[in-house]
Amino acid sequence: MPRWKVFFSQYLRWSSTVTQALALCVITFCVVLPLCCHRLLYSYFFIKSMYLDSMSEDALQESFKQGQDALHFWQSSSTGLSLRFSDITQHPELLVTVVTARRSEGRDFHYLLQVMRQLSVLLGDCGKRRCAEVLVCDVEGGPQEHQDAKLLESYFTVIRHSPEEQQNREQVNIFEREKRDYVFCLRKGWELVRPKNMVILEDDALPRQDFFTVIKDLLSRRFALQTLYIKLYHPERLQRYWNPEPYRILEWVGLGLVGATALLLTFPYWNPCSFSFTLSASRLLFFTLYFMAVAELLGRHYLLEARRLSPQLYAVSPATECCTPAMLFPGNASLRVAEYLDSSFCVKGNAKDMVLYQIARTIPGESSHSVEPNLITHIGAYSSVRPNPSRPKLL
Ligand SMILES: CC(=O)N[C@H]1[C@@H](OP(=O)(O)OP(=O)(O)OC[C@H]2O[C@@H](n3ccc(=O)[nH]c3=O)[C@H](O)[C@@H]2O)O[C@H](CO)[C@H](O)[C@@H]1O
Repeated sequence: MPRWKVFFSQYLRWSSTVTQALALCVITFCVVLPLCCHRLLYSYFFIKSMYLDSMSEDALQESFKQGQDALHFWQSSSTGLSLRFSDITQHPELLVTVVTARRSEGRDFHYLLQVMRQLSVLLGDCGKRRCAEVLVCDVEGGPQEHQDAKLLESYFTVIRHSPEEQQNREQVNIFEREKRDYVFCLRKGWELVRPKNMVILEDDALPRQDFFTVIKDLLSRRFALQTLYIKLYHPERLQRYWNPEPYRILEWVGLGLVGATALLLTFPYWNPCSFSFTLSASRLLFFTLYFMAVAELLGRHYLLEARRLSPQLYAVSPATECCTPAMLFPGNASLRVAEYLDSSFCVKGNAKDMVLYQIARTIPGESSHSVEPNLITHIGAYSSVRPNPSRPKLL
Protein backbone atom coordinates (compact mmCIF):
# COMPACT_ATOMS: atom_id res chain seq x y z
CA MET A 1 0.00 0.00 0.00
CA PRO A 2 1.40 3.51 -0.82
CA ARG A 3 2.72 5.46 2.19
CA TRP A 4 0.08 8.21 2.00
CA LYS A 5 -2.64 5.59 2.17
CA VAL A 6 -1.01 4.09 5.24
CA PHE A 7 -0.90 7.58 6.80
CA PHE A 8 -4.55 8.30 6.09
CA SER A 9 -5.74 4.90 7.20
CA GLN A 10 -3.73 5.15 10.45
CA TYR A 11 -4.31 8.75 11.45
CA LEU A 12 -7.44 9.99 9.76
CA ARG A 13 -9.87 7.30 10.76
CA TRP A 14 -12.84 8.81 12.65
CA SER A 15 -11.90 6.77 15.70
CA SER A 16 -8.43 8.37 15.69
CA THR A 17 -7.97 11.23 18.15
CA VAL A 18 -6.05 13.32 15.57
CA THR A 19 -9.00 13.25 13.16
CA GLN A 20 -11.43 14.17 15.90
CA ALA A 21 -9.25 17.05 17.05
CA LEU A 22 -8.90 18.29 13.47
CA ALA A 23 -12.65 18.08 12.89
CA LEU A 24 -13.33 19.98 16.11
CA CYS A 25 -10.93 22.78 15.08
CA VAL A 26 -12.37 23.06 11.58
CA ILE A 27 -15.96 23.18 12.86
CA THR A 28 -15.13 25.70 15.61
CA PHE A 29 -12.81 28.08 13.77
CA CYS A 30 -14.13 27.84 10.23
CA VAL A 31 -17.87 27.47 10.82
CA VAL A 32 -19.25 28.20 14.30
CA LEU A 33 -17.13 31.20 15.35
CA PRO A 34 -17.24 33.01 11.97
CA LEU A 35 -21.04 32.54 11.90
CA CYS A 36 -21.54 33.78 15.46
CA CYS A 37 -18.96 36.58 15.55
CA HIS A 38 -18.86 38.24 12.12
CA ARG A 39 -20.89 41.19 13.45
CA LEU A 40 -19.04 41.56 16.77
CA LEU A 41 -16.96 44.72 16.54
CA TYR A 42 -14.10 43.54 18.78
CA SER A 43 -13.87 39.98 17.47
CA TYR A 44 -11.21 38.80 15.02
CA PHE A 45 -14.06 37.50 12.86
CA PHE A 46 -15.67 40.94 12.47
CA ILE A 47 -16.04 41.67 8.75
CA LYS A 48 -14.87 45.28 8.63
CA SER A 49 -15.48 45.77 4.93
CA MET A 50 -19.13 44.74 5.30
CA TYR A 51 -20.25 46.26 8.59
CA LEU A 52 -17.89 48.97 9.86
CA ASP A 53 -19.26 51.88 7.81
CA SER A 54 -22.92 51.17 8.53
CA MET A 55 -22.33 50.45 12.21
CA SER A 56 -20.29 53.66 12.60
CA GLU A 57 -23.01 55.67 10.89
CA ASP A 58 -25.70 54.12 13.13
CA ALA A 59 -23.63 54.87 16.22
CA LEU A 60 -23.18 58.52 15.14
CA GLN A 61 -26.91 58.91 14.53
CA GLU A 62 -27.80 57.30 17.86
CA SER A 63 -25.30 59.51 19.70
CA PHE A 64 -26.69 62.59 17.93
CA LYS A 65 -30.20 61.63 19.03
CA GLN A 66 -29.04 61.08 22.61
CA GLY A 67 -27.36 64.49 22.50
CA GLN A 68 -30.53 66.22 21.34
CA ASP A 69 -32.57 64.38 23.98
CA ALA A 70 -30.13 65.49 26.66
CA LEU A 71 -30.36 69.08 25.42
CA HIS A 72 -34.17 69.03 25.70
CA PHE A 73 -33.90 67.36 29.11
CA TRP A 74 -31.74 70.15 30.54
CA GLN A 75 -33.68 72.89 28.78
CA SER A 76 -37.03 71.80 30.21
CA SER A 77 -37.87 73.91 33.24
CA SER A 78 -39.76 71.14 35.07
CA THR A 79 -36.58 69.10 35.45
CA GLY A 80 -34.90 72.24 36.73
CA LEU A 81 -37.24 72.38 39.70
CA SER A 82 -36.77 68.79 40.79
CA LEU A 83 -33.04 68.37 40.21
CA ARG A 84 -30.58 70.55 42.05
CA PHE A 85 -27.11 69.31 42.64
CA SER A 86 -25.46 72.65 43.25
CA ASP A 87 -25.82 72.53 47.05
CA ILE A 88 -22.57 70.70 47.68
CA THR A 89 -21.79 69.21 51.10
CA GLN A 90 -18.23 69.39 52.41
CA HIS A 91 -16.05 66.27 52.91
CA PRO A 92 -18.22 63.89 50.89
CA GLU A 93 -17.16 60.27 50.46
CA LEU A 94 -16.76 60.90 46.74
CA LEU A 95 -16.49 63.94 44.47
CA VAL A 96 -17.01 63.52 40.73
CA THR A 97 -15.52 66.37 38.69
CA VAL A 98 -16.34 66.51 34.99
CA VAL A 99 -13.69 68.30 32.92
CA THR A 100 -15.15 69.96 29.87
CA ALA A 101 -13.97 72.12 26.98
CA ARG A 102 -15.97 73.57 24.10
CA ARG A 103 -15.76 71.37 21.02
CA SER A 104 -15.49 72.94 17.60
CA GLU A 105 -16.46 69.63 15.96
CA GLY A 106 -19.24 67.37 17.22
CA ARG A 107 -20.89 70.25 19.12
CA ASP A 108 -24.39 69.02 18.28
CA PHE A 109 -23.76 65.71 20.05
CA HIS A 110 -23.78 67.54 23.42
CA TYR A 111 -21.52 64.99 25.08
CA LEU A 112 -21.35 66.95 28.32
CA LEU A 113 -25.14 67.15 28.58
CA GLN A 114 -25.42 63.40 27.98
CA VAL A 115 -22.88 62.68 30.72
CA MET A 116 -24.52 65.03 33.23
CA ARG A 117 -27.95 63.63 32.50
CA GLN A 118 -26.71 60.10 33.16
CA LEU A 119 -24.98 61.22 36.36
CA SER A 120 -28.16 62.87 37.57
CA VAL A 121 -30.09 59.64 36.95
CA LEU A 122 -27.49 57.51 38.75
CA LEU A 123 -27.34 59.94 41.68
CA GLY A 124 -31.13 59.89 41.89
CA ASP A 125 -30.99 56.08 42.09
CA CYS A 126 -28.60 55.91 45.03
CA GLY A 127 -31.16 56.83 47.67
CA LYS A 128 -31.69 59.69 50.09
CA ARG A 129 -28.01 60.06 50.90
CA ARG A 130 -26.28 61.06 47.65
CA CYS A 131 -23.45 58.68 46.72
CA ALA A 132 -21.34 61.55 45.38
CA GLU A 133 -21.13 65.29 44.92
CA VAL A 134 -20.67 66.56 41.39
CA LEU A 135 -18.79 69.54 39.95
CA VAL A 136 -18.48 70.70 36.36
CA CYS A 137 -15.04 72.10 35.55
CA ASP A 138 -15.46 74.30 32.48
CA VAL A 139 -11.92 75.01 31.30
CA GLU A 140 -13.10 77.19 28.42
CA GLY A 141 -13.41 80.91 28.71
CA GLY A 142 -13.04 84.02 26.60
CA PRO A 143 -15.50 85.36 24.08
CA GLN A 144 -16.77 82.00 22.76
CA GLU A 145 -18.44 80.50 25.79
CA HIS A 146 -19.12 76.84 26.33
CA GLN A 147 -22.92 76.91 25.89
CA ASP A 148 -23.57 73.44 27.34
CA ALA A 149 -21.64 74.27 30.52
CA LYS A 150 -23.60 77.52 30.77
CA LEU A 151 -26.86 75.64 30.52
CA LEU A 152 -25.83 73.40 33.42
CA GLU A 153 -25.08 76.33 35.72
CA SER A 154 -28.61 76.27 37.11
CA TYR A 155 -28.21 72.66 38.22
CA PHE A 156 -24.57 72.11 39.16
CA THR A 157 -21.68 74.08 40.58
CA VAL A 158 -19.48 75.07 37.64
CA ILE A 159 -15.86 76.07 38.26
CA ARG A 160 -13.77 78.13 35.84
CA HIS A 161 -10.30 79.66 35.44
CA SER A 162 -9.79 83.25 36.51
CA PRO A 163 -9.25 85.71 33.58
CA GLU A 164 -5.45 85.78 34.21
CA GLU A 165 -5.22 81.98 34.27
CA GLN A 166 -7.25 81.92 31.09
CA GLN A 167 -4.76 84.21 29.33
CA ASN A 168 -1.72 82.09 30.32
CA ARG A 169 -3.60 78.98 29.23
CA GLU A 170 -3.77 80.09 25.61
CA GLN A 171 0.02 80.30 25.22
CA VAL A 172 0.98 76.62 25.29
CA ASN A 173 0.51 73.64 22.97
CA ILE A 174 -2.87 71.85 23.18
CA PHE A 175 -1.54 68.81 25.10
CA GLU A 176 0.15 70.91 27.76
CA ARG A 177 -3.01 73.01 27.96
CA GLU A 178 -5.14 69.90 28.41
CA LYS A 179 -2.83 68.76 31.20
CA ARG A 180 -2.88 72.14 32.96
CA ASP A 181 -6.66 72.20 32.74
CA TYR A 182 -6.75 68.77 34.35
CA VAL A 183 -4.46 69.91 37.17
CA PHE A 184 -6.62 72.98 37.68
CA CYS A 185 -9.77 70.84 37.99
CA LEU A 186 -8.07 68.40 40.38
CA ARG A 187 -6.90 71.18 42.69
CA LYS A 188 -9.98 73.36 42.51
CA GLY A 189 -12.26 70.40 43.31
CA TRP A 190 -10.13 69.50 46.30
CA GLU A 191 -10.00 73.10 47.61
CA LEU A 192 -13.74 73.59 47.28
CA VAL A 193 -15.06 70.32 48.65
CA ARG A 194 -12.24 68.43 50.46
CA PRO A 195 -13.60 65.04 49.40
CA LYS A 196 -12.42 61.72 50.82
CA ASN A 197 -11.97 60.34 47.29
CA MET A 198 -12.18 61.89 43.85
CA VAL A 199 -13.20 60.79 40.36
CA ILE A 200 -12.30 62.88 37.34
CA LEU A 201 -14.41 62.26 34.26
CA GLU A 202 -13.71 63.71 30.84
CA ASP A 203 -16.81 65.22 29.26
CA ASP A 204 -17.35 62.31 26.86
CA ALA A 205 -17.19 59.57 29.52
CA LEU A 206 -20.72 58.29 30.04
CA PRO A 207 -20.98 56.43 33.36
CA ARG A 208 -22.53 52.97 33.18
CA GLN A 209 -25.28 51.70 35.44
CA ASP A 210 -22.79 49.96 37.76
CA PHE A 211 -20.58 53.08 38.12
CA PHE A 212 -21.15 54.06 41.77
CA THR A 213 -21.66 50.49 43.06
CA VAL A 214 -18.32 49.33 41.71
CA ILE A 215 -16.45 52.45 42.85
CA LYS A 216 -17.81 51.91 46.35
CA ASP A 217 -16.63 48.33 46.26
CA LEU A 218 -13.17 49.31 44.92
CA LEU A 219 -12.73 51.88 47.68
CA SER A 220 -13.51 49.24 50.28
CA ARG A 221 -10.62 47.04 49.08
CA ARG A 222 -7.27 47.40 50.78
CA PHE A 223 -5.19 48.05 47.63
CA ALA A 224 -7.10 51.32 47.08
CA LEU A 225 -5.38 52.94 50.06
CA GLN A 226 -1.96 52.58 48.44
CA THR A 227 -2.66 53.35 44.81
CA LEU A 228 -2.10 56.66 43.04
CA TYR A 229 -5.00 56.14 40.68
CA ILE A 230 -7.42 53.51 39.40
CA LYS A 231 -8.28 53.65 35.70
CA LEU A 232 -11.97 53.04 35.14
CA TYR A 233 -11.74 52.74 31.35
CA HIS A 234 -9.46 51.19 28.76
CA PRO A 235 -10.33 51.29 25.03
CA GLU A 236 -12.15 48.12 23.96
CA ARG A 237 -9.91 47.63 20.95
CA LEU A 238 -6.90 47.31 23.28
CA GLN A 239 -8.48 44.77 25.63
CA ARG A 240 -7.25 41.71 23.72
CA TYR A 241 -5.07 39.01 25.25
CA TRP A 242 -2.57 39.52 22.44
CA ASN A 243 -1.42 42.77 24.00
CA PRO A 244 1.83 43.17 25.92
CA GLU A 245 0.24 43.06 29.40
CA PRO A 246 1.82 40.26 31.49
CA TYR A 247 -1.19 39.72 33.79
CA ARG A 248 -3.41 39.12 30.76
CA ILE A 249 -1.22 36.24 29.60
CA LEU A 250 -1.69 34.63 33.02
CA GLU A 251 -5.47 35.16 32.79
CA TRP A 252 -5.44 33.69 29.28
CA VAL A 253 -3.52 30.54 30.20
CA GLY A 254 -5.62 30.16 33.36
CA LEU A 255 -8.84 30.38 31.35
CA GLY A 256 -7.56 27.76 28.90
CA LEU A 257 -6.51 25.41 31.68
CA VAL A 258 -9.78 25.72 33.61
CA GLY A 259 -11.85 25.22 30.44
CA ALA A 260 -9.79 22.21 29.34
CA THR A 261 -9.85 20.53 32.75
CA ALA A 262 -13.59 21.04 33.18
CA LEU A 263 -14.26 19.67 29.70
CA LEU A 264 -12.08 16.60 30.05
CA LEU A 265 -13.38 15.74 33.51
CA THR A 266 -17.03 15.98 32.46
CA PHE A 267 -16.55 14.48 28.98
CA PRO A 268 -17.47 10.87 29.79
CA TYR A 269 -20.91 12.03 30.99
CA TRP A 270 -22.15 13.90 27.91
CA ASN A 271 -19.90 12.92 24.99
CA PRO A 272 -22.17 13.65 21.98
CA CYS A 273 -20.21 12.26 18.99
CA SER A 274 -18.42 9.41 20.71
CA PHE A 275 -15.19 11.38 20.86
CA SER A 276 -12.40 9.44 22.49
CA PHE A 277 -11.00 12.27 24.62
CA THR A 278 -10.05 11.44 28.19
CA LEU A 279 -7.77 13.25 30.64
CA SER A 280 -4.09 13.02 29.66
CA ALA A 281 -1.25 15.53 29.38
CA SER A 282 -1.40 15.88 25.59
CA ARG A 283 -5.21 16.25 25.62
CA LEU A 284 -5.01 18.80 28.40
CA LEU A 285 -2.49 20.77 26.33
CA PHE A 286 -4.64 20.54 23.20
CA PHE A 287 -7.82 21.76 24.92
CA THR A 288 -5.96 24.49 26.81
CA LEU A 289 -4.71 25.86 23.49
CA TYR A 290 -8.16 25.33 21.96
CA PHE A 291 -9.93 27.37 24.66
CA MET A 292 -7.25 30.05 24.54
CA ALA A 293 -7.72 30.39 20.78
CA VAL A 294 -11.52 30.49 21.12
CA ALA A 295 -11.32 33.20 23.82
CA GLU A 296 -8.93 35.41 21.82
CA LEU A 297 -10.70 35.05 18.49
CA LEU A 298 -14.14 35.60 19.98
CA GLY A 299 -12.88 38.75 21.73
CA ARG A 300 -11.78 39.18 25.36
CA HIS A 301 -14.00 42.27 25.56
CA TYR A 302 -17.12 40.09 25.39
CA LEU A 303 -15.86 37.65 28.01
CA LEU A 304 -15.14 40.52 30.39
CA GLU A 305 -18.81 41.46 30.32
CA ALA A 306 -19.58 38.34 32.42
CA ARG A 307 -17.83 40.05 35.34
CA ARG A 308 -20.68 42.57 35.59
CA LEU A 309 -22.67 39.93 37.49
CA SER A 310 -21.30 41.27 40.76
CA PRO A 311 -19.02 44.17 41.84
CA GLN A 312 -16.72 41.64 43.54
CA LEU A 313 -16.01 40.00 40.19
CA TYR A 314 -14.49 43.12 38.61
CA ALA A 315 -10.81 42.51 37.92
CA VAL A 316 -8.12 44.84 39.25
CA SER A 317 -4.70 44.72 37.62
CA PRO A 318 -1.64 46.96 37.17
CA ALA A 319 -2.62 50.09 35.19
CA THR A 320 -2.52 50.00 31.42
CA GLU A 321 -0.99 52.79 29.38
CA CYS A 322 -3.54 54.68 27.34
CA CYS A 323 -6.25 57.19 28.12
CA THR A 324 -7.74 58.94 31.09
CA PRO A 325 -11.47 59.47 30.45
CA ALA A 326 -12.40 58.15 33.89
CA MET A 327 -9.95 58.06 36.80
CA LEU A 328 -10.45 57.36 40.48
CA PHE A 329 -8.05 59.05 42.90
CA PRO A 330 -8.43 57.47 46.35
CA GLY A 331 -7.79 59.57 49.47
CA ASN A 332 -5.62 62.59 48.75
CA ALA A 333 -3.93 61.01 45.70
CA SER A 334 -5.46 63.74 43.52
CA LEU A 335 -3.14 66.29 45.15
CA ARG A 336 -0.06 64.12 44.53
CA VAL A 337 -1.13 63.60 40.93
CA ALA A 338 -1.58 67.36 40.45
CA GLU A 339 1.94 67.92 41.80
CA TYR A 340 3.49 65.22 39.61
CA LEU A 341 1.71 66.46 36.50
CA ASP A 342 2.79 70.02 37.25
CA SER A 343 6.42 68.98 37.13
CA SER A 344 6.20 67.52 33.61
CA PHE A 345 5.59 69.08 30.21
CA CYS A 346 3.20 67.53 27.68
CA VAL A 347 3.60 67.48 23.92
CA LYS A 348 2.12 65.47 21.05
CA GLY A 349 2.98 61.80 21.68
CA ASN A 350 3.45 62.47 25.40
CA ALA A 351 0.05 63.64 26.56
CA LYS A 352 -1.16 63.55 30.17
CA ASP A 353 -2.18 59.88 30.06
CA MET A 354 1.37 58.81 29.10
CA VAL A 355 2.91 61.12 31.68
CA LEU A 356 0.68 59.71 34.43
CA TYR A 357 1.51 56.15 33.46
CA GLN A 358 5.26 56.87 33.56
CA ILE A 359 4.97 58.65 36.90
CA ALA A 360 3.27 55.71 38.59
CA ARG A 361 5.90 53.33 37.20
CA THR A 362 9.00 55.33 37.99
CA ILE A 363 8.35 57.10 41.29
CA PRO A 364 9.26 54.79 44.18
CA GLY A 365 6.35 53.92 46.44
CA GLU A 366 3.67 54.80 43.87
CA SER A 367 1.50 52.26 42.07
CA SER A 368 -1.52 52.45 39.77
CA HIS A 369 -4.32 50.09 38.78
CA SER A 370 -6.98 49.44 36.17
CA VAL A 371 -10.39 47.91 36.68
CA GLU A 372 -12.15 45.73 34.10
CA PRO A 373 -14.73 45.73 32.56
CA ASN A 374 -15.10 49.45 31.87
CA LEU A 375 -17.21 51.62 34.16
CA ILE A 376 -17.89 54.20 31.47
CA THR A 377 -18.74 54.20 27.79
CA HIS A 378 -16.59 56.54 25.72
CA ILE A 379 -19.11 58.44 23.58
CA GLY A 380 -16.77 61.08 22.14
CA ALA A 381 -16.44 60.26 18.47
CA TYR A 382 -15.02 63.78 17.91
CA SER A 383 -11.85 64.76 19.78
CA SER A 384 -11.28 68.26 21.13
CA VAL A 385 -7.49 67.90 21.07
CA ARG A 386 -6.80 66.03 17.83
CA PRO A 387 -7.88 66.44 14.19
CA ASN A 388 -11.09 64.59 13.30
CA PRO A 389 -12.29 62.89 10.10
CA SER A 390 -15.64 64.20 8.84
CA ARG A 391 -17.46 60.97 9.86
CA PRO A 392 -15.42 59.16 12.56
CA LYS A 393 -15.44 55.36 12.56
CA LEU A 394 -15.93 53.00 15.51
CA LEU A 395 -12.52 51.37 14.90
C1 LIG B 1 -11.02 57.95 24.84
C2 LIG B 1 -9.66 58.46 24.80
O1 LIG B 1 -8.76 57.80 24.33
N1 LIG B 1 -9.45 59.69 25.33
C3 LIG B 1 -8.11 60.22 25.50
C4 LIG B 1 -7.72 61.14 24.35
O2 LIG B 1 -8.65 62.22 24.29
P1 LIG B 1 -9.44 62.67 22.98
O3 LIG B 1 -8.51 62.81 21.83
O4 LIG B 1 -10.60 61.77 22.81
O5 LIG B 1 -9.88 64.13 23.42
P2 LIG B 1 -11.17 64.63 24.22
O6 LIG B 1 -11.90 65.52 23.34
O7 LIG B 1 -11.87 63.52 24.86
O8 LIG B 1 -10.45 65.53 25.35
C5 LIG B 1 -9.93 65.00 26.51
C6 LIG B 1 -10.28 65.90 27.68
O9 LIG B 1 -9.50 67.09 27.62
C7 LIG B 1 -10.34 68.21 27.88
N2 LIG B 1 -9.70 69.39 27.27
C8 LIG B 1 -9.65 69.53 25.92
C9 LIG B 1 -9.05 70.63 25.35
C10 LIG B 1 -8.48 71.61 26.20
O10 LIG B 1 -7.93 72.62 25.76
N3 LIG B 1 -8.55 71.41 27.55
C11 LIG B 1 -9.12 70.32 28.10
O11 LIG B 1 -9.16 70.19 29.32
C12 LIG B 1 -11.67 67.82 27.31
O12 LIG B 1 -12.70 68.56 27.88
C13 LIG B 1 -11.75 66.35 27.74
O13 LIG B 1 -12.22 66.27 29.05
O14 LIG B 1 -6.43 61.66 24.59
C14 LIG B 1 -6.30 62.43 25.82
C15 LIG B 1 -4.85 62.87 25.93
O15 LIG B 1 -4.57 63.81 24.98
C16 LIG B 1 -6.71 61.60 27.04
O16 LIG B 1 -5.78 60.58 27.28
C17 LIG B 1 -8.08 61.01 26.79
O17 LIG B 1 -8.44 60.18 27.86
